[in-house]
Amino acid sequence: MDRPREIEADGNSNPIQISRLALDIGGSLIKLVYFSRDSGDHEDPLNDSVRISNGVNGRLHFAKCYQQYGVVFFIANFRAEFDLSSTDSFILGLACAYFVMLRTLAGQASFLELLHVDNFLIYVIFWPVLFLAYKMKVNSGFQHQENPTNDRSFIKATGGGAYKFSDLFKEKLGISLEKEDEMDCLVTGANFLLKAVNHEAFTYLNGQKEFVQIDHNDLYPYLLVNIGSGVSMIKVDGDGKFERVSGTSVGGGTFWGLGKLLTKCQSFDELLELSQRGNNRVIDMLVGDIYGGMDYSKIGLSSTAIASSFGRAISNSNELHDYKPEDVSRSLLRMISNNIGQISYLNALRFGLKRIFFGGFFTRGHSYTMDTISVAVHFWSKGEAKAMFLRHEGFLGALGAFMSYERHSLGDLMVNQSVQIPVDASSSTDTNYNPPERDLNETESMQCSVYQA
Ligand SMILES: Nc1ncnc2c1ncn2[C@@H]1O[C@H](COP(=O)(O)OP(=O)(O)O)[C@@H](O)[C@H]1O
Ligand SMILES: CC(C)(COP(=O)(O)O)[C@@H](O)C(=O)NCCC(=O)O
Repeated sequence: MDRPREIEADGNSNPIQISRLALDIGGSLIKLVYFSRDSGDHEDPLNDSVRISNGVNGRLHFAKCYQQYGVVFFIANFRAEFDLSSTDSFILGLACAYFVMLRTLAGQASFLELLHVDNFLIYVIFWPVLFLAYKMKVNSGFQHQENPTNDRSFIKATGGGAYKFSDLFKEKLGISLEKEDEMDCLVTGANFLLKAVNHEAFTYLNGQKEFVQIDHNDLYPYLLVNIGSGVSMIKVDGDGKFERVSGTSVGGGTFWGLGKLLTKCQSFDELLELSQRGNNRVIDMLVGDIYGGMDYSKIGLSSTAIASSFGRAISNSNELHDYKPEDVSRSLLRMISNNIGQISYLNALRFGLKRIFFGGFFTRGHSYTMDTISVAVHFWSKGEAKAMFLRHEGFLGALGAFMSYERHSLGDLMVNQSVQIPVDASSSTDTNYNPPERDLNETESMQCSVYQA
């Protein structure tokens, strides 16, 4: 069997060798997972456990790209990593500023049409992908194919965009997207993280984050709820054994879309930030509003429970501008999180599942979102079912697509199953241990090994 190409060093002193890249092009965001070989100079002493004799050591990187401002984000993140000179960055930065300015001034197409909008946009939106693909080609040398029928200029991709942009990638960028089924990838990614990464899953209730030790022999069955633009609910019974049992169109896209319309927010982060300062009682109709301040204890509803989300807005002559965007955002977040928590619980109940893992970028490690989902699951299941969250929540699909290289074409490869996110060794068994506070939703990497089976 051929040695995987990424094992062949390129012989120059390139600090980062991107050898493999997978994409999840979703309804809202593009997620990337890629592997870079270690140069060997900066080994992490905390991660000796991941090194194996015949392995290729390196880092698994996680990154996401906002479709709109992807380029700016990636330049900021990759400048140091790829050793871009300041002139390169300046030129790229100018190009971005130009693009953003055009979009803003032109209010979309008219100017852009003059610039052949399809070419322009595809290069701008997928610039990070192009850049990584280029690095990957240089490092593995696979742009010089002697046998053109043996086309290895491909990237594993999942999500709707793998279909939507397939021709565009091929035509404009010369890269084939090898499509992997989205549900398959979500499950593969979740199983991998749950088994291989310490401190991956945690519960979040009443502001308390508690890491869960996963017993590999007692992981299945579980319900995986992926909250992306929409929501998929998947009953997972083992590796590759799963069934998508339900879904709802009221998901992350709904929060972001409705929130944008109602609050005029310009970014998802801004909307989340607003929700933190808001008070949903201003807009939501509570049980107490209907029952004269009293609980409806006979059916287990306290006076402070929400009887009708946004229901207060009907009972006075207020217009949208009379409400604070903070309060609107808070009500919306609560309504959507509650609803997802409740539907998740009902599906867990349907199949007798006690554990529900939530993935997808909607949660964004945001405490109020996680708390609301947890409370909903706790309330409806009377404490029987448990909501758990994943640190790499938004990367399940991309990770699954990445792992599918193992099964196909580039040789039999496996990712070491004992990846550890670097933590202080003294606290590694403490379930209350909080890894250093950083935004795991931006770029992150973990030490790992890839080896030939
Ligand atoms: N920076 C962001 N920009 C837009 N949406 C975001 C952002 N961060 C989190 N989200 C939320 O995550 C959702 C997308 O989640 P994701 O798992 O990436 O799904 P998809 O695969 O459909 O893109 C969005 O609809 C939004 O609710
Ligand atoms: C179609 C999708 C699988 C696409 O995944 P996404 O990009 O939202 O992560 C998802 O949006 C979904 O499951 N929507 C819910 C559709 C339904 O069951 O009603």
